[in-house]
Parts: sequence; C-alpha cells; structure tokens
Amino acid sequence: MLKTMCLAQENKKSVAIIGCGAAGLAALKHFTAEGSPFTCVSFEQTDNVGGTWVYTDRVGKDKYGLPVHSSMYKSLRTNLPKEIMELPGFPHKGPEDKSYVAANEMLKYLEDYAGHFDLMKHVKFHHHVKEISPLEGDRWRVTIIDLQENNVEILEFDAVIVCIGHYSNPAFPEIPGIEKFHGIKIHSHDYRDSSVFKDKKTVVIGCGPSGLDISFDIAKVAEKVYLSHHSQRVKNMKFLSNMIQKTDIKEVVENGIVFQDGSYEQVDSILYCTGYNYKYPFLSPECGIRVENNHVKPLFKHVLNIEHPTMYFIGIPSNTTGFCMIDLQVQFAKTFLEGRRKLPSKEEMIEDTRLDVESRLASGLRPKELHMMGRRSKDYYDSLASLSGLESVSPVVLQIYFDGVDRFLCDFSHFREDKYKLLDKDHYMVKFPNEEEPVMRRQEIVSN
Ligand SMILES: Cc1cc2nc3c(=O)[nH]c(=O)nc-3n(C[C@H](O)[C@H](O)[C@H](O)COP(=O)(O)OP(=O)(O)OC[C@H]3O[C@@H](n4cnc5c(N)ncnc54)[C@H](O)[C@@H]3O)c2cc1C
Repeated sequence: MLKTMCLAQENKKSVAIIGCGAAGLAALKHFTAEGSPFTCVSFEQTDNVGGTWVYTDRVGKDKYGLPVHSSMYKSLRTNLPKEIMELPGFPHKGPEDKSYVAANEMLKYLEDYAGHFDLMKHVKFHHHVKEISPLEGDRWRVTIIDLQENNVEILEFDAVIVCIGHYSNPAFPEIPGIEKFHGIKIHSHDYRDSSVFKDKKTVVIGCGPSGLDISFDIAKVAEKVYLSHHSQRVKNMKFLSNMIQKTDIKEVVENGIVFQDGSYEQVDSILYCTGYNYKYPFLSPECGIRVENNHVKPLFKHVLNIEHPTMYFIGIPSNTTGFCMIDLQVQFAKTFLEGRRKLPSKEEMIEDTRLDVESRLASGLRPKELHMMGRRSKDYYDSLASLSGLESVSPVVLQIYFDGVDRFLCDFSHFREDKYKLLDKDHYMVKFPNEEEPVMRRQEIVSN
C-alpha cells in the first residue's frame, strides 16, 4: 500500500524522524514549534519515548521480535550531572539534592519534556522503519512496519532525521580461544543486574564508562573482578579491594584467561564492555551512507549526509555533552532545511570532512574513534553554531562535563555525591561530599 504524505495544501515540508529517544524528542520539539514550515512524524519501534532510558528485563528480542534496543541496567545512575543533561528550554525538575540521577528519573524527564511540548501526538509508536531510499529531488521513500497490525506502509517525505542512538549494537573484539570458554559470556548490552555474578570470579573487558560502572556494580557481590584494559586514564583510580586491574587478554582457555603479561586467572564469567557499533540497517545503498571501521560517512560535521543533504543524523558524536549537542544539531538541521542559511558546496563539505578526519587521526585518535569529541567539543559546537547562525553550547556546560569526568576518574566511588548548580554561562557551584561549603568554579575552556 503506498501512502504519500500529502501536505501540499499546507505548503509545508514533510519530515520523518526515525526514533523517539532524547534526539527524536528534541527534533520533534523544534520541527513542530509554532510557525514551523514543517510537518513531522516520528516513527518509534517501541511503545515508549525515551530510548536508552527505558529499562527492560528483556534481553535478545523485544515483544515484537526485534533486537532489544535499550542497554539500560537496574542500578544505573547517570555519569553526568543532570544539570548538563537537560534539553535546552526545559530544566530538570528532578531531585533538588542530587545531580546524578537514576535512569527512571531521566526517563521521567524525557516524558515530561514530551508532555510539556505536546509531542506525543506526533509519535507513531510500534512503527519500525524498515527501509529508506532516496527519490528524485532529494526526497525520501520510507517503508514502515506497524508492528502491532503487521501492516507495511510506504510514505514519502521531503527530509529524514535519523535519531536511532548508537548504544544498541554490541561490538565484540576477536579474542583467541574464546570458543573454548565454558563459563558465562555476556555483553554490557545484555547486562541487567549483578545477581549472576554473586560470589563469582569475573573478567570485565574494557574500562570505558560502562566497563567501570558495571565492574563496581559487580564487585559489590562478586568474589573477584578482573578489569582487563589498556587505558592510561584509570591508572590512579581507587578501586574496591576485590577489583584487580589486568592487561589486555592474550588468550582464553577452558576455565580462565591468560593475559598479555603472562599471568593466568581462573574465571567463571566474561563480561564484554567493549562498546557498540554504529548501524543503519534500514538505509538502502542508494542513500550513500557507509559505516567503515565504526566511522559513519560521508557526513558533514558528523550530522549531514553529504550525498543527499536532506538527511540528517542526530547524536552520532560521543564523549561529549550529549543532550546540548543533540539540541544544537537539530537546530542546525532545521536551519538548513528551512533554507535560512545556504550549505557549503558539496566539494567544500567533502574537503572540510577530509581535513577533520586528518586532524583527528593526527591527534592520536584511532580510525574507529573518529566520532569522539572530548576536548574538541567546543570547536565542534562553535562550528555548528557559526555555520547556522545559532548560539553555541554554553562554555560552563562543557566545563562541568570535563570537571565531572575528572572527578569520575579520580574518585569513582563518590563522584555521584557531588552536587552542581549552574550560575551563568561562565560560572557554576559544586558541593563535594567531604566539604562543608560549595565552591564556585569558572569555565576555562579553550579551543583545541
Ligand atoms: C547504559 C547507558 C548509560 C548512559 N548514560 C549516559 C549518561 O549518564 N549521560 C549521557 O549524557 N548519556 C548517557 N548515555 C548515552 C545516551 O544514549 C544518550 O544520553 C541519549 O539518551 C541518546 O539518545 P538518542 O535519542 O540519540 O538515542 P536512543 O535513546 O537510543 O533512542 C533511539 C530510539 O530510536 C528507536 N529506533 C531505533 N531504530 C529504529 C527503527 N528502525 N525504527 C523506529 N525506531 C527506531 C529506538 O527504539 C529508540 O527509542 C548512556 C547510554 C547507555 C547505553
């Protein structure tokens, strides 16, 4: 059945928003704001808004037979203070006395956001986007399955905003001998709570935010947690007494692990905290988007499909203040789709992207890390802002981000007791658990 979004009488452009987590909601808010020249629909394959923040006990397949999207676990509290996990224009009303909140409080925030801006009426729940392919004139054909009715719809749109997140497709490194291991093997995507690790010896592979958080969670009940990694960042971290740092794995044998330094440990389970892969299975090859070594390309400013500039991707960069970035990227997309600003030529966008990749590689990032922002966040936000004539992310937000990451690395067991308050675009207050009075801090962010 072919249905076309026929909006001619309204003289509005039609926009398909794929996914309705934080990014999809921010896109809906901006693209449906009063006076907007767009009409939008968000297709969400689950029955909720909130994406990542919707906890489920399920692993493997969801009730519609699709791979479970969310990687949320029971004990999770945010690793950034809620004060910088706000979508602009809607402050957190969460607990006054804490900055680091539980997943259900983040979900409540996003549901309240949807309610406040009256966004639910634009969301088609249990609608899975199966295929997107380009049409003449950079328009789009979108094939959607209504998972409840088992109906297929084919709709046409003027623009597509992809908001599907990138923490759902587990990445597994190749490990010699892994097939011989008899114990439990799971990825953090399927981690829900620590109960199966009680009194067990576990090796956790990787020490990014999930690896650290889950290791500490398991260590409360496990006999031993071996944290296998090659990161310099956690060298001075204070671990619990049953957490032991190890080098990378050399090989797995039946009941244990041989590490690169030659040591051997018997373990009952292996937990992969080895990250996620970007994946867009619904994009037909004609969309022109490829993922090579976890690098999504060709994207201008990590957001715009250079081959078809009516397709935007929101939320791709990592290691940065996600919520503010999402909002800025959405407004960037809206500015160009509205025609308020003119995009650089295709050749200029290709050259800009080439230089960006070159300088990232030169700065020591590995090819699979090309969407990591870290200290480049300010330059990235400023470039989005100056191209589109928007306001950049407030420097104090970035300062809190970097200071929060430092605290996380120094004192993992207590950093979530810190309480932040933004004062203005340059200043914030922070109260540490071991100090009587809050201290005032000033932003010192410089470009890289
Ligand atoms: C365990 C964990 C902890 C995190 N903690 C933090 C934190 O403390 N601070 C922070 O800033 N960030 C954190 N993040 C990152 C988090 O993912 C982002 O903050 C943010 O919520 C991403 O929003 P999103 O909308 O881009 O993606 P998501 O929240 O993943 O939402 C994507 C939506 O798209 C839908 N979808 C996907 N494919 C399709 C399809 N084909 N058709 C229709 N719908 C589709 C999904 O069902 C989902 O609802 C964490 C991530 C994880 C996994």
